[in-house]
This record gives sequence, C-alpha cells and structure tokens, in this order.
Amino acid sequence: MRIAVAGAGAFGTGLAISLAANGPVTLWARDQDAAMEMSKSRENSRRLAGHAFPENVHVTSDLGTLFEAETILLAIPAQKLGNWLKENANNLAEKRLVACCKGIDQSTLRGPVAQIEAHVPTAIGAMLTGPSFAADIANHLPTALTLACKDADEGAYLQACLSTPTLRLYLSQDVIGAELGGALKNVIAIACGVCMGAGFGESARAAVITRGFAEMRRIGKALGADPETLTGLSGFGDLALTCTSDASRNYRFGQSIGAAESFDTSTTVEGAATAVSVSNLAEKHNLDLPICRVVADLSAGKIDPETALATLLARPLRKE
Ligand SMILES: NC(=O)c1ccc[n+]([C@@H]2O[C@H](COP(=O)([O-])OP(=O)(O)OC[C@H]3O[C@@H](n4cnc5c(N)ncnc54)[C@H](O)[C@@H]3O)[C@@H](O)[C@H]2O)c1
Ligand SMILES: O=P(O)(O)OC[C@H](O)CO
Repeated sequence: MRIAVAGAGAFGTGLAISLAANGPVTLWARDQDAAMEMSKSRENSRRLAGHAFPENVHVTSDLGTLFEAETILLAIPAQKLGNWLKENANNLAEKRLVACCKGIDQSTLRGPVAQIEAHVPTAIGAMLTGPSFAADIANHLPTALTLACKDADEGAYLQACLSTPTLRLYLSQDVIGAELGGALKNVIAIACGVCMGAGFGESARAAVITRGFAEMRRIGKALGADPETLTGLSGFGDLALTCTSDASRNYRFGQSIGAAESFDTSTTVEGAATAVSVSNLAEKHNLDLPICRVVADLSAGKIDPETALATLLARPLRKE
C-alpha cells in the first residue's frame, strides 16, 4: 500500500519518519520552499528539527504526487481540515483518509472524521489518535494509539498497515469517541497549564484532570460515544499525557495564561478553538461543561485565572 502524509508539521513529519519503517512514504507540504528545503536537508528544521528522514521518505509540495497514494494520513490542523478537504474533494474520492488531527471544527462543530464524511462521502474515513508526541514517534520510542474506523475490515487493514515494531495501534469502531477524546483532552490540558502557571498547585491540577474527564464522559454520552473509548488511549491515555507534560503545546499555552506570560501565537494550540466548539456543543445539547467553558473564556482573554477559579469554586456542592 502506498502511504502519504498530508501536512508536514511536527506530527506529519514524525509519522512519515516512523511509517518509513514499513515502506516508502510521501510527505506532502503545502509550501514549495519548505518542501524543497526538507528534501535537500533531509530534515524538517522548522517543525521537528534533529530527526533525519529515512531514504524512503519522499517530500513533495505537488498535490498530484500526494494523490497517487491510496491511503492518506491527514496531519493538518483541525480548524483547517474542512477547507482542505473541500478544495481537494475530487481527488480524494474513494481513498482511505486517516485523520491525525485533534479538534472540533468551530464553524460546523464536526470532528475530523465527520469532516471527511461531509466533504468526501465516498472515502473511507478513520481516526488515528492517542498519547503521542511527534518527537517520540520520530525517535521510534514505544507508543500506543487508537485507530478508529466504522468499517471493521477497513479498520483492521489500516491497523496492520500503520503499525510498526514500535508503534502499536489498537482498533476501535467508535469514531465519535476517538474524535472526542483527542479534541477534549487538549481543552483540559490548557486548564491544567493555567492551574500550574498560576500556582494553584498539583492537587488542583489533579482535580481539573478528574473533573475534566467527567466533562469528557458527559459530552461523550450525549453524542453517542462508547464510554469505554474515553477510558482508553484516545481519551484517558492522551489526557494523562497532555495534562502533565511541558512538551504539550496546549499545556504550555495554559501555563502562559496562568503566569501572565506571552505565548508565540504561531504555535498550533488546538484546544483553544475546540474549547469554543465544545461550549457551543454544550449549549446545543444542554450540557454542563464548566471547565471547557472557562477555558474558552481564558483562551480568548475574556477572564483571568483568578476569575476562572472563583467561577469553578462557586458552583453548588454536588455528588461526585
Ligand atoms: N505535534 C504532536 O506531537 C502531535 C501529536 C499528535 C497529534 N497532533 C495533531 O496533529 C495536528 C497537526 O499538528 P502539528 O503538531 O503537526 O502542528 P504544526 O504546527 O507542527 O504543523 C501544522 C502543519 O499544518 C500545515 N497547515 C496549516 N494549515 C494548512 C492548510 N490550510 N492546508 C495544508 N496544510 C496546512 C502547516 O503548514 C504545518 O506544516 C494537530 O491537530 C495536532 O493536535 C500533533
Ligand atoms: O502538543 P499538544 O498539546 O498539541 O499535544 C500533542 C499530542 O496531542 C499529545 O498526544
């Protein structure tokens, strides 16, 4: 199977390097200069410096070359995915499209696989998600992820093709659960970063992780996710990683808010936009998601950490 990765950011690059263990991989970058530079230097110095490309990683900015692959991993940020799919829909028909981004689109409130289904209905959509930093994947460090696909046979095929000796994929048919876990853990990671940046303490962070997980389960139930999925790699697993590691951009973004420090706005922080999407979903489904709500307001600079904390602590006492 010819595999390609669309999006040569940190994650797309890490995946291409890792999957090259199984065979040739095309890595598509939208920027021609960036693609040429990577092709020449054999590394992605802008997004994942210090990780040399294996010989069988072919970097291109040519969409025609990308579309030669029958399976394409989509490592484009979640808020950009819909337009990219729409623009390229004709060339993506009937392909296997594996979303690797984590987020819920602000304008449509769709997860990545729902975006694939909406824009390319003949494609086989799947989701690859779970606890994984791009650098770990590129370094072939042991990593376990969820591969979710509604079609069991296609899912099993992708699981086999995309697993490597160090990248272990677990199979699921619960696409909604996998989409929600990856999207929501980023929101809760921002809240944890705020907590630590503002000096609220590790006990408070543990409370945010736990109550954040309760919000994840609540929205999962409302949208028809299997609760088991949220306790797996794509939910709890990724929540544990992202809420506790300085390597996470969502966590660091939250830290910067907590500490009232500046943050590089060109950094991909999926949780900020997704917090708004989730708050809108909460309204639509009449759900109480207070942590997600304060993260949306904190990310937009509408409230400060002390106000967020006061809002959460002032809520009525209730059963766990
Ligand atoms: N970096 C990680 O460790 C990691 C791990 C797991 C999942 N992810 C997910 O992968 C997705 C991408 O993150 P990343 O870390 O690669 O981000 P990144 O900021 O390193 O790279 C984003 C890439 O997307 C490209 N891009 C942006 N807009 C585009 C558009 N309209 N069309 C085509 N390409 C476009 C950019 O050129 C860039 O190469 C996110 O959803 C993220 O949550 C990242
Ligand atoms: O750097 P982050 O916060 O986007 O997190 C990266 C991955 O999603 C962790 O699994």
